[in-house]
Amino acid sequence: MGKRTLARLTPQAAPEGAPDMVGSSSALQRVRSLIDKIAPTDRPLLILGETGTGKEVVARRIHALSGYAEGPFVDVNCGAIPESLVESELFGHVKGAFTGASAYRPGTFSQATKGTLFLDEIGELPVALQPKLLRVLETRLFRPVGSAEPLHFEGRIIAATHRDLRAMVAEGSFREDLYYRLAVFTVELPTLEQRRGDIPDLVRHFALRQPRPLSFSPAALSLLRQQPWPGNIRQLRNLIDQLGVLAETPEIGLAVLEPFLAHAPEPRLREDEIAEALLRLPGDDKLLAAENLLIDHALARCDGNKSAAAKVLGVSRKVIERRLKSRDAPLQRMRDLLDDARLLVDSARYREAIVTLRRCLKLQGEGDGEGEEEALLLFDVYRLLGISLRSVNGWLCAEAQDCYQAALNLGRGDPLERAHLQFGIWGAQLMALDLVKARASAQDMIQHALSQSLGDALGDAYVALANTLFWLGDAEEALACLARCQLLGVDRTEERLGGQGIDLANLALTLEGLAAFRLGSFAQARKALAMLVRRLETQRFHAFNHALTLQGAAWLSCLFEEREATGTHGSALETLSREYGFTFYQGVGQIFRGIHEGWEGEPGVAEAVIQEGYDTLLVRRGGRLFHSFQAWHRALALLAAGRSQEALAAADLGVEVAMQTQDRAYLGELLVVRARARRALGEEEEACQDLYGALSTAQALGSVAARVEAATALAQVLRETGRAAAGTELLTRALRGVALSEAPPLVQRALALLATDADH
Ligand SMILES: Nc1ncnc2c1ncn2[C@@H]1O[C@H](COP(=O)(O)OP(=O)(O)OP(=O)(O)O)[C@@H](O)[C@H]1O
Repeated sequence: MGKRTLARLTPQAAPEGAPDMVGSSSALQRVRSLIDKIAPTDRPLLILGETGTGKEVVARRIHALSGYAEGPFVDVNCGAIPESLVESELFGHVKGAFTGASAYRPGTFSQATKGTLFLDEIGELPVALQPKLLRVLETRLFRPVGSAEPLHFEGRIIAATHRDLRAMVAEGSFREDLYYRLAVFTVELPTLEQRRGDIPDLVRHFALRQPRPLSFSPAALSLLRQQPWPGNIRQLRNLIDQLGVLAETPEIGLAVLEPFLAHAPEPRLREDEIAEALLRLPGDDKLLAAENLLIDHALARCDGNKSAAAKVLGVSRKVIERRLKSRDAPLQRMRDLLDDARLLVDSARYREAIVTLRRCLKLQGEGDGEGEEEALLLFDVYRLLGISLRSVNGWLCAEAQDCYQAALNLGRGDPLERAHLQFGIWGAQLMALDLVKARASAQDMIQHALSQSLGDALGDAYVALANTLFWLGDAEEALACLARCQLLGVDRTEERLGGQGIDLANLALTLEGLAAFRLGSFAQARKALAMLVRRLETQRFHAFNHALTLQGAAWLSCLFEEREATGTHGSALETLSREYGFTFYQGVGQIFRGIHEGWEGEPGVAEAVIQEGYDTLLVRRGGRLFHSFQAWHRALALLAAGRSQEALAAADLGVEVAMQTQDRAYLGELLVVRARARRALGEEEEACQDLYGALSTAQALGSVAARVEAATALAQVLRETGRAAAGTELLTRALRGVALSEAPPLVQRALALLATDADH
């Protein structure tokens, strides 16, 4: 929105004034449904998306649908105000506050009172002003420049940016606390290329708004669908506007369209864009970084020939040699900094370590980057930076992953340290639900541990593989993995710390319980649960291991529908994780607390709690694991709340994600709940198909639990449609071989249905 400079006022925008959001792609539908949910709240909101994707449209729509619609929509572009004026522009100033302040002037916060303040290009907000905005978000108070009296802000803040704010947080140019305050809800807009299916509708929409309405031939529409759209919807709209004025005829076929595409300006890099990109180079000294980049690039283009590179750069060969030589001196400095960083990491002062290690990396950019010693130093720099970043930003911190990978790519380092790095990479892949990569990483870890005879790392590796296989739906192989590292049937006192300091014994008990439950070995699963609970009561674990153990206890209690225990363990997990900053596990705990709320008769609350736990705690950190599990329980809660259409949507999305990611852990259960939602909506036939699908999926995956669930639901349908005998037979077959001792309620429900069949 470089088009605006200062704030603009729109006096009112009633709901009917909500701007059009054309498009029916699933990506846009998701955005729309998110908007509908978020709009009525008064919480801040962050809209992310490339230029021209419709961030302002979304902001206006949210305003129009919100409780603030009667108030003004004030739109301010933080990037377009000179830095020295931003504060008075936002907060206003009193008379005499500075030279030229001849009268009181209200700022945009005052103008937007009882309305919506849209802070566009929030990434450009000067660092010095960020604490002031944070203060408004925390206290709702702000002070005009030169005034001692705080004023109250009664509106809602919506921020937007095309920048990667999380990267800005990581590099320190955007405050983390402000980021989390703004991003209470985040709407991420797809690019036009991610929703090409919407192009024909958008074209028609803009075509009708021309002075002489245009019509497009199917071939022209198809060509438009194939174009690159770096400027997104704005670029498309501009093209249609041009056609509206300049095309010879309003019937737009290929012949009319093509010349306009050919004349579309080539996307060229402007100087300010080049400069912006250079300013994002790592390190403090951007001038030096830019110079190094140019020299390295010229050398790479000339296959390392210095004379040729000098020619490309328009300097003498001597200049290049001098600059390259001056990069050697940093090696000693790098050693010194690395020593400092080691001490900082050892004393858990990770934030300071990050700063020191980044300085090291900057020096590396100045060395010639080839010597063996430098490579060894770099291995440690990347390794320690990865560890520090992960400790501050969580497991899924993308930059930490890049550091681990960079260290591994150097092909150096101690084997045990390399094993640790592999484990870090695997953990992040698993949490991001990148199961195929996670399986390959776990297999690499086993290989590496075996070839280097690393005992501790081997335990980690097998548990990692068992964990991945569980999510891939292979419960049997997961148990075999645990057996291979002697971690099956762990008893009360057994201890097994892996190379990462993770308590493998408790993790193995959790996995054993889950896999056994899936395979219908309910007694084994119950024993694992009981053991986890006893260990929680009798052993003292490090906080992280305590969290992992609580997770296992809550999860297994949930499968056995032990209501009280699910709530207790879930809440304990949530509290502990909040205290220690294990955001991901806090989200997991919240999901179990939500499930418990549902059982307590509050399904609407349950759904909201589960969704918030997943969306804001797991997903915010980049995690996607547990998608199928939470989708299954959200859909169940929605069904219980009588919101069948939403239940269907939640289950549908769950199935879609499960299919995409090969997360088959709860696929059968998801198909069953989807079928139940369809039945509630009267879609009997589709429901039946889903149930047969669920049954065969469960059978293919060897999931006894899902098989019994599916067969029970199907028997119910058959009974209600006059085919009770077929239902009885199907259910009897599904229950064949299922051990009844310690069986969970889902089996009891199947038996109860059979018993009523027998009565009939
Ligand atoms: N879903 C939509 N349906 C119809 N028109 C749209 C839609 N989304 C965006 N537009 C139109 O595309 C143009 C760009 O939208 P908008 O200004 O909201 O984008 P933006 O992401 O805020 O861009 P920038 O970051 O460059 O400021 C506007 O003309 C807007 O009306």
